[in-house]
Amino acid sequence: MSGNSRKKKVELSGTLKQWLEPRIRLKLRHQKGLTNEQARVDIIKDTCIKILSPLPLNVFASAISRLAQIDEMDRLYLIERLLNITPNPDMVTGERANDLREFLVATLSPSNADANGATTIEVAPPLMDVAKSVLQQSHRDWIGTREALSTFLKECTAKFNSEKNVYMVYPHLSDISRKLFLEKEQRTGVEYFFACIQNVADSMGYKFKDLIKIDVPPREGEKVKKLMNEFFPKGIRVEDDDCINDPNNNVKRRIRPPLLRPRWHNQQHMMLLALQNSPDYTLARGDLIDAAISLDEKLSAVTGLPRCFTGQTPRNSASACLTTNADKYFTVFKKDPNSHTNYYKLSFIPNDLDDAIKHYRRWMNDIIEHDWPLCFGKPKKLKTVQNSGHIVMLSVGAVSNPLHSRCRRCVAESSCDTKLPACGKCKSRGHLCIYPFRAGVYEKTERGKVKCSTLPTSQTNPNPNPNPNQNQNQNQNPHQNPNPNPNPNPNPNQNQNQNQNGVIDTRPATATRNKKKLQQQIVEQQKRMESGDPDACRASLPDEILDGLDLSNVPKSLDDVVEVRLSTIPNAGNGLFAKRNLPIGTPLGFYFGVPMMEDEFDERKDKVGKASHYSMRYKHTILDATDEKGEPFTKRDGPIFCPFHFMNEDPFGNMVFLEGSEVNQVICWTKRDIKKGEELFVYYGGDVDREHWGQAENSEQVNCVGDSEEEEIEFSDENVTDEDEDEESIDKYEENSNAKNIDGNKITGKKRRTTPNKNQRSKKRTKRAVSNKRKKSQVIESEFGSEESIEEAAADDESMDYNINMYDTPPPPKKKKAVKKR
Ligand SMILES: C[S@@+](CC[C@H](N)C(=O)[O-])C[C@H]1O[C@@H](n2cnc3c(N)ncnc32)[C@H](O)[C@@H]1O
Repeated sequence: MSGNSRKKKVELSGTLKQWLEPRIRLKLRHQKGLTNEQARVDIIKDTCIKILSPLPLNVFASAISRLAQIDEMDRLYLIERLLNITPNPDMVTGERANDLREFLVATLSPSNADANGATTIEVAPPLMDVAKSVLQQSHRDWIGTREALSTFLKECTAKFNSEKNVYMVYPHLSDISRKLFLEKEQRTGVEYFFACIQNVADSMGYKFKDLIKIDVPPREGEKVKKLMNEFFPKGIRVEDDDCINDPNNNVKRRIRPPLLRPRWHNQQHMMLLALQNSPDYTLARGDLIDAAISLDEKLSAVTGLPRCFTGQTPRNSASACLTTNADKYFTVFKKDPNSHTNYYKLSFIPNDLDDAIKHYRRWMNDIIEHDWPLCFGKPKKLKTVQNSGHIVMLSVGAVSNPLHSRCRRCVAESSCDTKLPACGKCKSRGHLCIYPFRAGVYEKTERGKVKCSTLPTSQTNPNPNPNPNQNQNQNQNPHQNPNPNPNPNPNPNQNQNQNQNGVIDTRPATATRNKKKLQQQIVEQQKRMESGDPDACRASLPDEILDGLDLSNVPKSLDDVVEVRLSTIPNAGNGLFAKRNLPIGTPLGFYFGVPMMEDEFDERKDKVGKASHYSMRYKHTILDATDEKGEPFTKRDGPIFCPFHFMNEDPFGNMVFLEGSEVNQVICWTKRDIKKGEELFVYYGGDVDREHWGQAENSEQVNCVGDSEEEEIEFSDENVTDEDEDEESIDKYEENSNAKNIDGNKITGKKRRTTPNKNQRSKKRTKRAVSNKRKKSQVIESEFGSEESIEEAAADDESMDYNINMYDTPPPPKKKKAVKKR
């Protein structure tokens, strides 16, 4: 969006003023330093993006691009017209949203460019669908990607070429290279986006190369070719052939239609279903393969869907799926050490609250102990950094993507451990996990076995022994629950001291050789951290770095970090707020939920209380965050309290859900530096029904901190119109601007209006019917008999990489909702 500063003061009409002003106030409060005018421009842009975002990418991009070109008066006029359609264009869904969309598209239609002889990118129509699905489902860098992409496409003009049946995108390359290629972050976003498209396109049965084709005219020469080659991911190359006028260009391209498959219809899921229906969720490898194949055959016969295990040897493809175990849903083990038979077990116990709590506490404990010191610690002066001369078997070198960080408590899989036998204790050669910050060593014991242990820091070892060979080491085995204590121990020193077991450090003389290199790394790392480089790769930090950090202000529990109170979003209920400054890239915690299969959730919880509002989809499971009555766990003295359940949604939020390395682990990660007092927002994902949100009745207050049973519960049936509500809630917020912790506060709210979404229900019924083996076959038949229902489910198809999603289908209407009152 062009941020042209205009001196002229703009007169706003009454309606416009009424709509804009509270939003401007909110915006200014969140983004200090903005002028009124900038806030206004942003609000208009955000509103248009919200309205247009469900559209195919090309339409979206050209409309947004056009929006950037029109002047402020025209933008305001645009909003005025939107306000004629509905009083709250930024909140509307359903039919009226379509009206808004149509109006915007018509008004912001792309101008025809004279593109003769220009570089063109041909984008086949299906690419837009793929792109849309990527944009809707990708959570990792959704915003960055979308912004980068719109920066890119903003500089292009798109036109549909009916002869070729492609969209012609004319990029204005000089602008792009100035605006995009020079900005590394954005560029990464676009590359990532195209990489996603490539994956998704492949999984949908398209050939990516058929979807997009670049044509650089000869006069643009090598420079442009190089630029385009750099820009697009592998697989898209500007070939020499494309530089000349290829007569085949005029031939209508045939694009394979996508395979229509429901989300659950894949090999991993078949395996999961087979295991789920077995005693103890366990089967021998051969039996599991047989069970999954037979399930696949049955479902295929009933639904007409293609088989998941294909080819002449389906057993081989099933076997490969088990070996890959890409989603880590299975744990392999041997019942009898002397037998060759491998057994497979589900990596989690479905629908088991205690088990889920146990995992959650362990993960939280690890984050607080291992990650927070490095995230929140402040660099000390360099001279205080000590190197005690230990070997650090790190795969040094940036691992900037936290998802690919490797555990430092065991040696990274891809490094030196391949030469070593498995750890004598944990039987592992190392594993991936989200706790990348611990340096670890393997050492050979006298018996030739290998032990993994963490390096001591100067804190854990106040009198460091200058002779590393006589250094005592701690033994910490992540696989044997390093700290079974359910209360996270915020003091790493304490914990480590407890774990000392007197294992002798037998690290050889290579320590001295590594010392210099290590010191260099530490200095470089420190410099990057001091310069505020957000990409300073924490993953490569050895323990010694801890010595260079001032850890006095490191939080000790979630209570030091976040608090729950009334959200700044009108009628959204409670929200989560930062209690202190939070640095970018910090894992704050996990979204707690009891994992269960989707059909199980649909059967037990779907219509129960608010279960659908708080549950989250994780790959093949649903994480259910509510008790048996469908009430969220909001009580301190309840079985579990997870403050991240209170995080509200904003697609441009400051938090992101990331997959952890363990199954069902959803990390709540800061996407940027967050200031104390800011509300934390996250994007819930594409598959969420938001229809009932933001309505007057939705601002119900839930007790969470320090609630007691004695408190009086009252019901409120106030009715406030949408328009009143907006102003009113913002004013209410302003009154409370020293927003208090809800602890001890009297806040009232309104009843939530809930309307079940029929479409979504029928979709879920369809999925449930197939995935639930226990159900009778005629049910499956009736649900999957029609092609329509299969297509409906297919519309839900997701790339497995991007499906952490809030699983939000409104529960059936309830008569009254409790509202806290003192
Ligand atoms: C996971 S809960 C978030 C916590 C919730 N606000 C509360 O007080 O319990 C999700 C629910 O919060 C509300 N919500 C979240 N984001 C919202 C938004 N941007 N606007 C309105 N309501 C929102 C919706 O009712 C949604 O079903």
